[in-house]
Amino acid sequence: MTLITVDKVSRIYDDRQRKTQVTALDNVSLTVGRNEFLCLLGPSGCGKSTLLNMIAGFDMPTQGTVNVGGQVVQGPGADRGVVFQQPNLMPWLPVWENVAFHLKMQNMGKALRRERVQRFIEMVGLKGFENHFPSELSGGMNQRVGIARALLMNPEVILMDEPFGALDEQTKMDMHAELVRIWRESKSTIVFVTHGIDESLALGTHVAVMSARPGRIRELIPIELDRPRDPTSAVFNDYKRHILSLLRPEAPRPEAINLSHNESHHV
Ligand SMILES: Nc1ncnc2c1ncn2[C@@H]1O[C@H](COP(=O)(O)OP(=O)(O)OP(=O)(O)O)[C@@H](O)[C@H]1O
Repeated sequence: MTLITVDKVSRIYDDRQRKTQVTALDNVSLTVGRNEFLCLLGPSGCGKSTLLNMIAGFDMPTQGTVNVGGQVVQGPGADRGVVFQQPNLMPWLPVWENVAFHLKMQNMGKALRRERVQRFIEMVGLKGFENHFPSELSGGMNQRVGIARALLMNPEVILMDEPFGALDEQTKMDMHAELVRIWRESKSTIVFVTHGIDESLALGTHVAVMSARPGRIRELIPIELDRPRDPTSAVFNDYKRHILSLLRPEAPRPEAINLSHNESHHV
């Protein structure tokens, strides 16, 4: 069942300094089904964050509409939780209070807040660190706090903008496994921005490959790989070659990409 519909969306920014306009997105259409894990993949500046921000309701299309759960997006909402590259934690608050941030905004009492956050702290693997401060945690742990904070509101959609971009490779791989587990457990729908091909293939049920200037979707690829995914497997590398050929259309296309078992949609 479709949960998110991006319908013929364009976003043109005024570049006032250069007295020109920047077409960040050009006529982008995309659907995301309930419980899917969509990775938006593309080079720097292709409009990934712009698209994510419009689903989040932080920005509005110049043309076209974004619809989530049957409602046209007109601003941020509790149905959409956002995780940024930097978790933006409050350094003076312990882990559990950072996770409980939205509950405090709703004037929920301290005892109830403390009780409500525990499940989410455990879900992201931070049991035992409830009273630590952000400065006492690693980058990966801080990012888990940001994920728990987004999950707490039980959003239908989790929007993630390069959340693991600042992490080392090993921590990133651990976080991928965690995130897949969380996605399955919380039965949520995830839209995840990345410029990492391996990351998109480790995570997504679908990968939307975007092209730069103006930002368009080149192809929406369903990823039919068993989990846990093996980045050294032949079929993983078939997908990788195919994505590379889309990102570098000028490079010779690989002769034999065995994607015959996949249905690829051009959007
Ligand atoms: N507020 C703005 N004003 C003017 N131009 C903007 C604005 N926001 C984005 N842009 C331009 O729109 C294009 C797309 O930007 P966006 O941040 O969405 O790309 P991105 O794919 O997320 O890049 P990155 O991977 O580097 O974060 C870029 O050319 C950028 O310069």
